[in-house]
Amino acid sequence: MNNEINTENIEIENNNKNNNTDNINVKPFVISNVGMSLDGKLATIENDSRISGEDDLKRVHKIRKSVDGIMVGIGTVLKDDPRLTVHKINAKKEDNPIRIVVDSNLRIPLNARVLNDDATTIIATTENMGENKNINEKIRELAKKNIIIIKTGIDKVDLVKLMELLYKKGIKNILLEGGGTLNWGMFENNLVDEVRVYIAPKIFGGKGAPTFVDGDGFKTVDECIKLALKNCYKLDDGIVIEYTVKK
Ligand SMILES: NC(=O)C1=CN([C@@H]2O[C@H](COP(=O)(O)OP(=O)(O)OC[C@H]3O[C@@H](n4cnc5c(N)ncnc54)[C@H](O)[C@@H]3O)[C@@H](O)[C@H]2O)C=CC1
Ligand SMILES: Nc1nc(O)c(N)c(N[C@@H]2O[C@H](COP(=O)(O)O)[C@@H](O)[C@H]2O)n1
Repeated sequence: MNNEINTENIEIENNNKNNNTDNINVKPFVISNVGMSLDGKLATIENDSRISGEDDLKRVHKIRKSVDGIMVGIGTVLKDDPRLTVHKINAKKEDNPIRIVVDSNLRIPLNARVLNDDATTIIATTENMGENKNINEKIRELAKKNIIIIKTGIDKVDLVKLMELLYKKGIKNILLEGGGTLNWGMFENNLVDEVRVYIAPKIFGGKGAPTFVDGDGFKTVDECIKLALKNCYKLDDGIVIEYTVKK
């Protein structure tokens, strides 16, 4: 029996071969939003991320309804299994933004809720995505679910290129919903335009607990991302702060 899977007819956008430099620097407007504890954690050491109250979740879902795309890292999909749809306020299926999962090694489980048919889903992956023998089978299953797969970068998703490609696809604004690793990648590459945080009056502690922005971090204060305060107000039992990123 021939177990080889023919993936030739499945269209994967490979942008590593595309050297077209048109539209460079034209990218979606990116809003980074999180709910965090006062000590900056997105979840506890045991991954309990129930931080926002009902009103804050409604605030987030209003943003979801207003944007073209919503983006998370695969770490968040594996830990939270989010739907990434508008479901805390009144909404129709057409109100759901396009879901974008940044997943360098195509680790996404085929039963992930983000792959359901409530909205279009794009998976951003890499040239060297997953080396395991079942990868072609997975691509075929994803294609059956009409999932759009985009390759940018060799080992790690090239976020700068990804933003340009998404813009070209008509995604003019994106809600970035974490987690800490992807947030770092986006801030490191200066791809975030606005920050909105809900801060709960709670302290989680824990060196290993995910924070708003993880990754390597900037070495000096001179290099770091600078913000300008736009708005702040009380919500639930916490506070919402909105900033513009200084460019
Ligand atoms: N309280 C909140 O508002 C939120 C909390 N969370 C929490 O955050 C945690 C998940 O965060 P993380 O584990 O850090 O995962 P993550 O969601 O940030 O995903 C990280 C993954 O993204 C992929 N990636 C591909 N290319 C990348 C690039 N160029 N730069 C950065 N990442 C790239 C990598 O495979 C990496 O492992 C969970 O505990 C979740 O509950 C997540 C979102 C919101
Ligand atoms: N804003 C905010 N506050 C919290 O307390 C959170 N835990 C999160 N998490 C984000 O929301 C996703 C869940 O989405 P669905 O309700 O399943 O659509 C989760 O994965 C995080 O991205 N956000």
